[in-house]
This record gives sequence, structure tokens and C-alpha cells, in this order.
Amino acid sequence: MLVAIDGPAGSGKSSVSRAAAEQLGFGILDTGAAYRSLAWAAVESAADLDDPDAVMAILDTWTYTITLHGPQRVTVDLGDGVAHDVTAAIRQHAVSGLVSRVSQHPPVRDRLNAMFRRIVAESALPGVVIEGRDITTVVAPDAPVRVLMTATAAVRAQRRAGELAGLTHEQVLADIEARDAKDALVVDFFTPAAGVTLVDTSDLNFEQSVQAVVDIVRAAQCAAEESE
Ligand SMILES: Nc1ncnc2c1ncn2[C@@H]1O[C@H](COP(=O)(O)OP(=O)(O)O)[C@@H](O)[C@H]1O
Ligand SMILES: Nc1ccn([C@@H]2O[C@H](COP(=O)(O)OP(=O)(O)O)[C@@H](O)[C@H]2O)c(=O)n1
Repeated sequence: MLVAIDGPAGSGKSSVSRAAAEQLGFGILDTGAAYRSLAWAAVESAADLDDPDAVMAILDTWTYTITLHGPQRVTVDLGDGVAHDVTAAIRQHAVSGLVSRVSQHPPVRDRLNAMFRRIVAESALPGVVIEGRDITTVVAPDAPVRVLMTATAAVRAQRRAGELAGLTHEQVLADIEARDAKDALVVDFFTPAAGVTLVDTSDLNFEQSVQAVVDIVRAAQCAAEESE
């Protein structure tokens, strides 16, 4: 079973999807990690992040891996046979500020979307939660469970501020609003598409958010069993 989850920065998609996947015995594919790794790779190769051809050239030569269960581990081989562990590097604030520049290119998105579908198809897991910005609409529009996770900008900034030492709430709020605005030029992750369930986590704690997703998946599993 495929569970598609989208949402803006700090809505809880990654952490909630991971915990829900664990409870369900499913894998988890964090698609943002690939865009982050691509931005990291572009900087590492001194490529122009705004030039789609330069970014596509990296996709032609790199080898990207990500774990679908257990602790997340992400590696990038830039073509020289060395698999760099970028798990921590791609979470750095500097990388977050650059990702929208590589994710804005339509051919880059097409290539990564094909990679995401391949990773899921080859996983041989009973289910995979796949989370990002355009999973419910572009990557897996036919997924039996599709969720848009939201929270107010202030709540999202508060959650992120807890992770980013040294930045004020105002700085974090300004950063995520700027990134969301740039990302939203390419994909709409603020309004649920037809058939997508909205989960607003503004007034939910972490456990309640996880439970909301697990409940939606269990209801879909029951409905599928009944129709068999
Ligand atoms: N419902 C929630 N209530 C409180 N904290 C949450 C909730 N959901 C997520 N968090 C915390 O907020 C932070 C950002 O969540 P994350 O999953 O990284 O968001 P996203 O992937 O949407 O950017 C994490 O530290 C996470 O533990
Ligand atoms: N499906 C996706 C996932 C991420 N992204 C891009 O990757 C960036 C990082 O995504 P992320 O999910 O790791 O970001 P957070 O919401 O965790 O901060 C986003 O700001 C988008 O630019 C995307 O364009 N499409």
C-alpha cells in the first residue's frame, strides 16, 4: 500500500510519516532528502544551481541511495566511486536555503519523480509512506491514501526553531515563509487536491498527529478488505 503525504516545511510530514510508517510496519521515503542531496551535490561540484542543464548533468552522473526503514542514511556518489554519507550535511540550514533553486527546474523534478517511483517499486515492502510536496498530485496521484499535512506558519516556525540553535523565531519564520513561497511557485502544497485528506497539526501534539495518519491508513485498509 502506498501512503502519499505532502505539506509545507515544519508541518510534521517527515517525523510524523516516519513514526506512522513504523507503527504500520511500512517503509518511508523522504523525497525532500533527494532534493537536498542534489543541492549539496551542486555546491560540491561548483555547479550553477539556477542552470537546469548543470543540475541535470549531476543527475546523469550521481548515484543516490536512501534507506527506507531503520535510521535514515543518505549517500551520494558524484561519479568518482566514493559514496559520501550526506545524512547530516543535507539538514544544515545553508542547504535548506539553496534547495528551492534546484527543485524549481521541471526536468529535474521529472527525473527525480521517476527515481522515487522506481525506489518504491523495487522496495518489496508491504507498504511505503512517501512524503514531500507533490506526492499526492504528481508522484503518486493514484495512491489509496493521500494526505496534506498543514499547520500555521507560526507553529511550523516554532517547531523548526527548536531544531536550529542560534536562530530567532523571527528568522526561522522568515526563512520557512520565503522557502514555502518559492516552492509554491512550482507545486501547490497548501490546498488539498480532490480526494486528498487534510490533516491540520496546528493544535495536535506529535502523538496525536501520528495517530491521525495511522487512523486514516487503517480505515483505508479496512475499506479495501471489505471491497475484496
Ligand atoms: N504535531 C506535532 N506537534 C509537535 N511537534 C511536532 C509535530 N509534528 C512534528 N513536530 C516536530 O516539529 C519538527 C519539524 O517536523 P518535521 O517532521 O521535520 O516537519 P516537515 O518534514 O514537515 O518539515 C520536528 O522537530 C518534529 O519532531
Ligand atoms: N517532493 C518534494 C520534496 C521536496 N522538495 C524540495 O526540497 C526542499 C526540502 O524538502 P524537505 O521536505 O526536506 O523540507 P522540510 O519540509 O523538511 O523542511 C523543499 O523546500 C523543496 O524545494 C520538492 O520540491 N518536492
